[in-house]
Amino acid sequence: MVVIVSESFDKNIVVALDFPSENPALALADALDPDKCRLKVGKELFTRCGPQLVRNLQGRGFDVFLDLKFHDIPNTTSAAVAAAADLGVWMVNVHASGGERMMTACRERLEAFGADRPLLIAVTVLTSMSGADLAGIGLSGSPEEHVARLATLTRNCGLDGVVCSAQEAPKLKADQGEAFKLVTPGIRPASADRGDQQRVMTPSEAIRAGSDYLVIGRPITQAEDPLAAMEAIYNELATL
Ligand SMILES: O=C(O)c1cc(=O)[nH]c(=O)n1[C@@H]1O[C@H](COP(=O)(O)O)[C@@H](O)[C@H]1O
Repeated sequence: MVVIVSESFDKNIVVALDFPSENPALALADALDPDKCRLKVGKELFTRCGPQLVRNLQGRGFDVFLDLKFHDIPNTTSAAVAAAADLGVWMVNVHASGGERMMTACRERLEAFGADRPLLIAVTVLTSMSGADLAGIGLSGSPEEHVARLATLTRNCGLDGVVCSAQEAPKLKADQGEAFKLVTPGIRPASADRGDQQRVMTPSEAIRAGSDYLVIGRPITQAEDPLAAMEAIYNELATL
């Protein structure tokens, strides 16, 4: 199955700005084109730089995925998601394992923001986790089974999609439908180090599998030449 979300795959790439300070994050953003990618701000950069950094990126024309993976009681999580919406981010995420009432409270809280609300996405099983890691926290069954179950719960709560690995994308697209967004980290070009990621795919494999958004960090940010690394990814996707 080949899923074409946009005419080119440019806006399907979300660059994870996992940097320890504002300067390298803004330097990379300044070298990137907001018409060709989106940006993700995660726990490290947000904890160090706060909402102003998000505003700076938005001011440069970028859609920002605020990846803080909220996981708390429904009242706290829904308030946090509303704060993200006030910041005008494009996408925000929570952990699906926070459960039905938590996810539903988040979705309901965002209704007040109308069409301008961020996409609300739930993390299923972290792409750094294998079956052995799940067993270590007392969960039997494969990552695929847990991802499928949590994706169904997420869709039943009315969220826009899930974070999963691209390995699970074909089953999820078949089970949950085309409109349910699949956001996939654990993307590794063939020559890149896996690092701590367990469930990985190359960029072209991920698009073929049905991923809507490829979240890519270290293969770009830690490359000797990040722009050349981006270009190589665009070139790989152009062969599809
Ligand atoms: O929600 C996420 O973005 C996320 C979920 C997940 O299951 N796995 C995962 O790697 N991520 C994030 O995606 C990015 C992947 O970065 P790299 O492994 O460096 O490409 C990191 O910023 C992670 O925090």
